[in-house]
Amino acid sequence: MKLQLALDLVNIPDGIALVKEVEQYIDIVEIGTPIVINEGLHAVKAMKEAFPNLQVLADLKIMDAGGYEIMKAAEAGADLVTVLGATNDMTIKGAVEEAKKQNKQVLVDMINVPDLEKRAREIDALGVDYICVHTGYDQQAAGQSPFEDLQTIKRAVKNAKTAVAGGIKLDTLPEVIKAQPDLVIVGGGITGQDDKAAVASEMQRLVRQG
Ligand SMILES: O=C(CO)[C@H](O)[C@H](O)COP(=O)(O)O
Repeated sequence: MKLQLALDLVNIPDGIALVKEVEQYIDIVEIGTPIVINEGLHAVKAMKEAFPNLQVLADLKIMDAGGYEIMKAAEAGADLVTVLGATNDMTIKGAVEEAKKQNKQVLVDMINVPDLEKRAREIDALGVDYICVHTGYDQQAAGQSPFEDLQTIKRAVKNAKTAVAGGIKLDTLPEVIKAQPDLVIVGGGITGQDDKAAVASEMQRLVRQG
């Protein structure tokens, strides 16, 4: 099981400073969608240059032109790129084909997919690397969490690895770990804490212990 730190509400220098505090406790650093909107793929390039030993995920939430957008993220140095599960199979296939060419990985974000189990089975057959359940910020504000959805995809997915994101904190991490995802994605649960290194270190301990 791996731990991914999601950076969403910071600029590039603040993001790099934040990762310096926790780099030894995380496996993957995510350049979140808001950063890509604000800064472009330069943020991915800057993070990879600053931390060549960490994997960098570009949270592009690709909805169309899968092959082209994966290619651009790969050029910037991304190791993993997100595609939306709500899009069509052609876009996902294009993304997977390009990612394989570039030796990169595709993580499919299932945010707002209505029939999660059915769509997870379909996407699992397309050769993606990860299928991720995700309760977005707007849904979190309405009191939702991704824990039941994680159990649903654990039943449905046979080939891809599974991932979970959306409001995970130190006190809810043990419940997440019980469902045995391959990747746990944490944003505010680390970035919003006073002692980020202490929280990330404890999260890494729990995740490694599985
Ligand atoms: O992709 C995202 C928002 O769209 C976030 O990166 C993801 O939800 C993790 O952040 P948090 O733990 O703060 O919810």
